[in-house]
Amino acid sequence: MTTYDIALIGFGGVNRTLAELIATRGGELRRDLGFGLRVVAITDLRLGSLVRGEGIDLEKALRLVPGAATFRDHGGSAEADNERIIRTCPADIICEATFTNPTDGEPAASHVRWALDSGKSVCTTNKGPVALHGAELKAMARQNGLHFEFEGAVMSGTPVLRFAKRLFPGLSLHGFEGILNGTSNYVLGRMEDGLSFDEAVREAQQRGYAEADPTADIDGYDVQLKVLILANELLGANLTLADVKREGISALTPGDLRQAGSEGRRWKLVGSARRNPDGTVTAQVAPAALPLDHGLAGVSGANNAVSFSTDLLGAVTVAGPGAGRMETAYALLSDIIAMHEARSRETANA
Ligand SMILES: NC(=O)c1ccc[n+]([C@@H]2O[C@H](COP(=O)([O-])OP(=O)(O)OC[C@H]3O[C@@H](n4cnc5c(N)ncnc54)[C@H](O)[C@@H]3O)[C@@H](O)[C@H]2O)c1
Ligand SMILES: N[C@@H](CCO)C(=O)O
Repeated sequence: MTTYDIALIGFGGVNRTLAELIATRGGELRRDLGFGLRVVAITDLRLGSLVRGEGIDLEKALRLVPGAATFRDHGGSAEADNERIIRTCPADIICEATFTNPTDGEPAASHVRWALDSGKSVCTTNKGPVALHGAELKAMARQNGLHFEFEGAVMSGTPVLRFAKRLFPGLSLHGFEGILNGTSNYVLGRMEDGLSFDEAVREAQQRGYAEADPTADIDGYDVQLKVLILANELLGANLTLADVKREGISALTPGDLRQAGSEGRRWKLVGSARRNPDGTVTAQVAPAALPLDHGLAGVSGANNAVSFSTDLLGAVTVAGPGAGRMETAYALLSDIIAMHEARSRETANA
């Protein structure tokens, strides 16, 4: 049976949860999926790095508390040393889950380049490299006969990208609108319940929904990246960050939310894009007070939903979890499953 050796770049909420899944459910996964997973390298800014060709003891690695210990105490190094480890470790697949940088996608984009340049496929939940360097990185993967998968970059474990790519050939897609950030949606809901803005953000952080800097969620930068990914991947647009107008929810007050409630409306942060008659695509992120019978008004908590406007089917809506450690770790697993399926098809056709 095939075993994929993987390297975890960034050992925070998402990659730790993937490691937990492999440690606790590796046997079941092997039986159900027809392949095994072995973690041979881990790097993290706060923990340093560890490489073990025979496989890392994940239970031991998961017990390390950032700030209190590093991999140096366990035969590794206190430095992340990403370039050397990504290029030289014996992994088949790199799972990139470091901080999203909404401005230039670095250093994660370099992590992806180093992997693809050294013969390793990549799956990532990091929106930066996909939104800001997606075309380059997909081409690099293709040229090198490797995979670059990023289902978790939009709507975490809810497979919106694969779903849309399978559904839309044969249809014309006019555009989409959606709730694409779990944190801001959770915060708006908790403010409606009476929590202060700061309390609601703290809860979203504790639940593992928020970015390392939650202003990325609140001020719409996170949705800006996701709109860019959806527009470029699904509408065939060639947009850059500056093409997606952005406004977040930080100006909304509890009074605004109460007022909307009394008018039968609910404030939501909506990301959207539409194809214009001349073929160009217009995209934006902005708060909107939606009437309660609007399809997106009932999306609650950290859930997300995106409604695609199509010619033959009308509106097609995909809804599900939009954030969370397990939900996003599952997205990485789904990427590895997609790579395995592609590899099995290639072998069958050879
Ligand atoms: N948590 C979610 O719900 C969710 C959902 C979808 C996508 N994402 C994305 O997945 C990624 C990881 O999310 P998370 O919740 O695990 O974040 P996190 O903050 O819990 O973990 C990130 C980890 O990466 C490490 N790191 C940062 N820069 C690094 C570098 N240059 N080299 C090595 N390590 C580095 C940090 O020390 C931290 O441990 C982010 O890009 C996030 O935007 C998260
Ligand atoms: N911080 C993001 C994680 C998912 O990309 C959110 O809250 O939606």
